[in-house]
Amino acid sequence: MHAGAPRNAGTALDLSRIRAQAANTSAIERRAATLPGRRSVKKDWQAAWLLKAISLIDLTTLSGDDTEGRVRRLCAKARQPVRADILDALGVPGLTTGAVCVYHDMVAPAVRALHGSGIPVAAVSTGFPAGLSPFHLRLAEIGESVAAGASEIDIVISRRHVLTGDWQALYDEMRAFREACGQAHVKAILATGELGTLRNVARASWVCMMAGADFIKTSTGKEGVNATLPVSLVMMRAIRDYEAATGFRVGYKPAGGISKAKDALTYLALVKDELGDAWLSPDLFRFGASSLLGDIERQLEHHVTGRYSAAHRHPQA
Ligand SMILES: O=C[C@H](O)COP(=O)(O)O
Repeated sequence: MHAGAPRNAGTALDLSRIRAQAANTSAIERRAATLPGRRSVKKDWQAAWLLKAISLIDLTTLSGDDTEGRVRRLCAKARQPVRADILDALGVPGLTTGAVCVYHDMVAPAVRALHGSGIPVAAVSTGFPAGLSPFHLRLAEIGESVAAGASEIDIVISRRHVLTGDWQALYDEMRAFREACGQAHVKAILATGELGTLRNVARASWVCMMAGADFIKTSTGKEGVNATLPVSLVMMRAIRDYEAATGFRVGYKPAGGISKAKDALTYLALVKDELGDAWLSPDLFRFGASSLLGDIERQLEHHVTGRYSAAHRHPQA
């Protein structure tokens, strides 16, 4: 991640800036509602954009019934996300997903299965998804996942720190998580569906960035509401403002419920509009998704062959 670019080192906690964050909910919702219909990604370029989307997926399995076999199949999919003849026809033989994302116990099998591919393994950590296990165990969990070979750690924040406005506690927690990650890059999951307001989303985004998050991520995929376009607008604008204030570029990861190719195109158009082309890279943008790849593969197959195949022909794992 961030090849060549400096990591976000964070800043001191600036409470006046946190408190100054506002979010005009109705304006944000109006803008978000116009996005899906827009043709920012032209038809002829859709295949190229879908290939780009694949390179930005954290291909994910986070289920209580995950097995090594499922994770091995997922990793094979990460190495070769689309049928070889389709990729050859599109002229991108070596395409892979951005990463594979799993629970701690599946890190070592994933690292083995991805050996030599250069594809990073991300672990969800810190008592995922609720983040309510003892703090020292959450820190230890990060250390164990890094030791097992995860080079990216997706942490969950304590939602109560946001809901009670305890920004210092959130900052200290995030700093400690970042430190426990060492060289591994850290994505801060805000669980936006549980934060109550878009203003809280903006404030939590800022606190996590000030505390050194490499990425901010919407959701675990387990909340009642996961990634949405309004939340994405708020988080992307926080990232843009943070870069303007500090010079550090923080990545963005919408996650949970993004399963259709057309939704991925909407997100990419939004990234381009709000953050610019620099963010259209795995260093600065990922989709957290378990079933998006299957739909993209189906659309690419249609693009190349003129035919759709049944969804069950594109299993994820
Ligand atoms: O971070 C990834 C999410 O857990 C995936 O959610 P999803 O299964 O709705 O795609």
